[in-house]
Amino acid sequence: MTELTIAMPKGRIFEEAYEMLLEAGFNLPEEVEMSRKLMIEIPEEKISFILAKPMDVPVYVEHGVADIGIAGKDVLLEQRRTVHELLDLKISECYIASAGLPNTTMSEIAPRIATKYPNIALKYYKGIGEQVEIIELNGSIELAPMIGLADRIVDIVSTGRTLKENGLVEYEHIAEVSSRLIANPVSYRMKSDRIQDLVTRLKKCVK
Ligand SMILES: Nc1ncnc2c1ncn2[C@@H]1O[C@H](COP(=O)(O)OP(=O)(O)OP(=O)(O)O)[C@@H](O)[C@H]1O
Ligand SMILES: O=P(O)(O)OC[C@H]1O[C@H](OP(=O)(O)OP(=O)(O)O)[C@H](O)[C@@H]1O
Repeated sequence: MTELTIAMPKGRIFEEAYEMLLEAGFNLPEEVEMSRKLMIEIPEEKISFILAKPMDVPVYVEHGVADIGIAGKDVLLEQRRTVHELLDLKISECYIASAGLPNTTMSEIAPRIATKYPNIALKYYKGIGEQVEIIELNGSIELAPMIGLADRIVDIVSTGRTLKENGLVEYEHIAEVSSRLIANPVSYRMKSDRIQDLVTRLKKCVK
């Protein structure tokens, strides 16, 4: 059996993805003790997991240090890396939306958009004919309209609780997001049997 290296985000996606792998019949420990270890090896299955930041998963896969990755569609849309998207796992579902203070219109000249998704935001506003200035932030994006840093934010919405608790309303629904199984194009050819087996087994567990 050939070795398979899988890059996974450490946070939300990990638990759901791990659960799916267990359900797909992979011989993994039922519980993974979340330590500070960034690499988990499962010799019985010849699988190694690399635990990464969500935005870094496609980087590992594109460079081939991971054969397979699990990444949010938000990350894939933002980065456009050379990887194959093999399967929609339909986990960690959410969406990307624009939001702002209620009953406000955007400034007529170069409205400011705060986001951690500059490419998605630029493409969206270009598509609707708006020339915007992007203000890139790394988190707590919802602060930006409240403190006068931006007219709108472009961010992930899941339950809508963060928007609500910060007095913001949603304006435009931009893209649906769920986690995808991705592969390095060379690994996909060289390890096709193993990767195909993984896809077939996971496909049966997609809800
Ligand atoms: N409410 C949510 N907020 C953020 N990401 C979400 C949410 N719901 C689902 N996701 C998905 O989960 C991914 C984030 O995964 P994860 O939880 O591992 O990261 P995080 O811990 O939020 O990120 P970071 O390490 O950058 O703080 C996103 O790319 C997105 O696809
Ligand atoms: O609709 P909700 O269920 O409230 O979820 C959406 C929030 O969750 C994410 O933030 P995260 O918790 O990742 O923190 P961050 O501010 O560091 O990005 C996202 O950026 C929103 O702020």
